[in-house]
Amino acid sequence: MTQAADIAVVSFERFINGDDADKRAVAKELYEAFSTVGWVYLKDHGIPQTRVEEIFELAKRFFSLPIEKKLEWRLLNPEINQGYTADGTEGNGVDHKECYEHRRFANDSCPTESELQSFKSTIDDFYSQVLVLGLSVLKCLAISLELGDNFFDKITTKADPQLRLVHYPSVHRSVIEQPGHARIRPHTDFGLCTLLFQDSVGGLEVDPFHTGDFKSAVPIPGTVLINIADLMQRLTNDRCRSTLHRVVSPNVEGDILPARYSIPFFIHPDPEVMIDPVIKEEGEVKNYEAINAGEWRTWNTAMNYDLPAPVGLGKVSIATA
Ligand SMILES: O=C(O)CCC(=O)C(=O)O
Ligand SMILES: [Fe+2]
Repeated sequence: MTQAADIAVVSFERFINGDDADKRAVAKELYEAFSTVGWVYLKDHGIPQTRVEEIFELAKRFFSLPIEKKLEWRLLNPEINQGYTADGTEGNGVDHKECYEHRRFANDSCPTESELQSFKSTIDDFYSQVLVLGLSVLKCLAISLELGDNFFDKITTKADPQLRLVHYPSVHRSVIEQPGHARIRPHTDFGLCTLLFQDSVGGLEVDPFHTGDFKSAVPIPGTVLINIADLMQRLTNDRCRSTLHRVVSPNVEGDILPARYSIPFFIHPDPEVMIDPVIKEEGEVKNYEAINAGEWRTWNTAMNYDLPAPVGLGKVSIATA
């Protein structure tokens, strides 16, 4: 059995309701986690568990529709990056999952009320709640980095994160365990940070120090996992760490793996923002060149889906996914 990763559980209650000293104390705990393993379990985050369960039920209803129907909402354009992707579409057929991406402002490839009752209203509502939480987490991080409380507010005024419903279908173990295959292969996320809700099945693993030693990020009910992504690593000049993770077979007996559902929320800055490492110490050298956030997002999305990348863009970082 894979050992559990050493990921801190931090209560956000004192950040939401506390005074300045409380907020700074939570910020310190978050920074400690983000500057080491790059991950934290956040509890007391303000999103009721009933809402989380509701969105998982919604995901199950969506994915149980016939494939022909789901393909009517197919994701086609990396710049829009919204809609459905079938099993095998992302990651050259070696990832075994299907996804639906929801955005903040426009969701043309989304079931209507008559196609799937309460889908849009429920997902829009959940999206708003996770956005509020995500922006609070960024504020907390800004405090810990002494960037000024509103540092991230200024670069996320039009933030359009991606809420993803993920379904890893029930499958024979031998499919996932073929060389090079996984439910999702090792990668880093490429935005600022990701908030991840997972069900109780398990199988998510992280390699915090990039030694190939993956450890289990076990599901902890009532928490949301948060991980630093590539743009935050670049912006903080490697102070915060974007670390490799993957989803493999869960720790269960038997040949048939149970289905697993997860719901990541990928936060990106406004597209026109230049991400340039913040220098905090005299003589500190920038480890990265400045990049445009919008181009970075489009390019990385295109790479993930094997869609044609817009001309003139090229990856210039350590990111692997
Ligand atoms: O399903 C999970 O737990 C992780 C998903 C993930 O890493 C991703 O979609 O980037
Ligand atoms: Fe990820």
